[in-house]
Amino acid sequence: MCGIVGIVGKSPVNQALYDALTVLQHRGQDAAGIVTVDDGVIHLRKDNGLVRDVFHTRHMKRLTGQFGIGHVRYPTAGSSSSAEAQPFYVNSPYGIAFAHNGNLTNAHELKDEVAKVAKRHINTTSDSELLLNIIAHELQNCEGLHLTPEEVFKAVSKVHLKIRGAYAVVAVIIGNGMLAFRDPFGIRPLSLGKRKTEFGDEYMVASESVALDAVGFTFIRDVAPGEAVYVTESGELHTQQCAHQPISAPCIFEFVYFARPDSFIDGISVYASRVNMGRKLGQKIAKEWADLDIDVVIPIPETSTDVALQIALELDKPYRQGFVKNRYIGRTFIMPGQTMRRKSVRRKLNAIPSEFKDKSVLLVDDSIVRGTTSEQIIEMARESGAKKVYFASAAPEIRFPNVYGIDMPSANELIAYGREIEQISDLIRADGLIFQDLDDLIDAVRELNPDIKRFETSVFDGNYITGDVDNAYLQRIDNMRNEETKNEGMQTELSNLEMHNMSQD
Ligand SMILES: O=P(O)(O)OC[C@H]1O[C@H](OP(=O)(O)OP(=O)(O)O)[C@H](O)[C@@H]1O
Ligand SMILES: NC(=O)CC[C@H](N)C(=O)O
Ligand SMILES: [Mg+2]
Repeated sequence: MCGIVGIVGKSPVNQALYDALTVLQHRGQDAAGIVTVDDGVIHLRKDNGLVRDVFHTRHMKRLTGQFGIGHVRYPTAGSSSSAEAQPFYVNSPYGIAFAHNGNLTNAHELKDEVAKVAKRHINTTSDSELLLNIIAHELQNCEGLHLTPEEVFKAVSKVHLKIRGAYAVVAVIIGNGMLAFRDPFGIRPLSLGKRKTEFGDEYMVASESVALDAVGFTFIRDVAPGEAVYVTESGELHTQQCAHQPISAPCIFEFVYFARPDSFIDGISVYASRVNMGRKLGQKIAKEWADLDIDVVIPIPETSTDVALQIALELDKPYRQGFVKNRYIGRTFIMPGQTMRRKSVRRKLNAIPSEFKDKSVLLVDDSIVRGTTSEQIIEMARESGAKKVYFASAAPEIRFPNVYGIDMPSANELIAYGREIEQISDLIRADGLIFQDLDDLIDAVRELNPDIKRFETSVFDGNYITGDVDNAYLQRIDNMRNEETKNEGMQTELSNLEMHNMSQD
């Protein structure tokens, strides 16, 4: 998952973009970038690393202008090379910088078309660079030097017809304005906010509403699936639905794991949805494990804490923080390689033995994906003297790859793939393992906004909402992105062809 942000302000936006990216850091830890526009000139700084490491004072000073966008990256296509850090830039038409959260499922076909029809060269393997060039090609057809909102929306409508997959995007178009839009299923989130100033209204879009809160913008609403938002450089807001048949189907994994609990996505509090997940799973545990001797409920920090507390309340058992999280280690699941992920679990979490000694513990996590965390955590609980270790997952078994912006390209790497619950339990060496039912997960989220009729749930049921994901595609992403390919260093380091003005020190 990546995080995107864009602001059209009335005063310099560099600090607000930086601050917004720091609260979106949980969506991508690999690379970060900011583009600002000042008097028709683009300033870019991007590199691999966390926000705090990529931007130093000297970079911030150079990011002048009242208008800009930012990105934190968690790669799902291409390589981890800094050349694929975002925003991307093309100089024609107008000069456009662009950031994307999501993943295109027809990138392979589009690459050919972009080369042959649009005569545009794509130098990286990033689907985002491709998407930028498709937008640029559509805008190229507009007449005049100044884009009208109608022209911009027409271009977005054409883009929707060409591309498939998940995308929430933001772009700055020099001399014109900021454009943001969301795919017709609204798989990836995007919210819109506003701040009143004495010089007029400022507008902001961000992947999560928490970014608006953090920099003092008021949440207006979610950008609707298929909708585009265009804010002119002078600060006029225009919005329009640009998809033919938009259907709201937000990714349910945002609620399970990705988003921060203090965000609202499509009218749903992420926190409240996790409390509901805890309630549903707690009820299932009470019913199916009525005879179990659970002494204490312990979360696996950090995402599962809200779920675990609610399970403890349902079961009427004590809730204890038996693991301490090292606040300087990021999220392990979104780290780029399995070796790093494995090592990081023990660096990140440490047990408090007194909470485990001679007790039957119920460990709770939001999800089990590769099993990296659960296996090691159960071992730690046993080393700390636990008598029995039961394990509960707030999400159902994950058996299918994700193709919409979560880097799980290979079914074979998923611990639940081709396995029954008992086999998974044996592998992670639990004394008992229980998963949330998919219907309960959906209800837990949906009851907070019944207007949403369905969610993107493919990792659990293999039902890919865009309807274009077949075995050939799954095989291709598996070959390109599985751990073995990554370890063999098949993904080449690319050189950055973009503006070098600020990518160096
Ligand atoms: O089965 P796995 O492949 O290990 O993946 C699942 C784990 O990864 C995530 O934690 P992460 O450390 O990324 O972040 P968190 O601190 O937000 O829980 C998630 O919360 C699970 O704990
Ligand atoms: N997780 C994401 O949103 C990834 C965006 C884009 N596909 C990339 O790999 O850079
Ligand atoms: Mg976790």
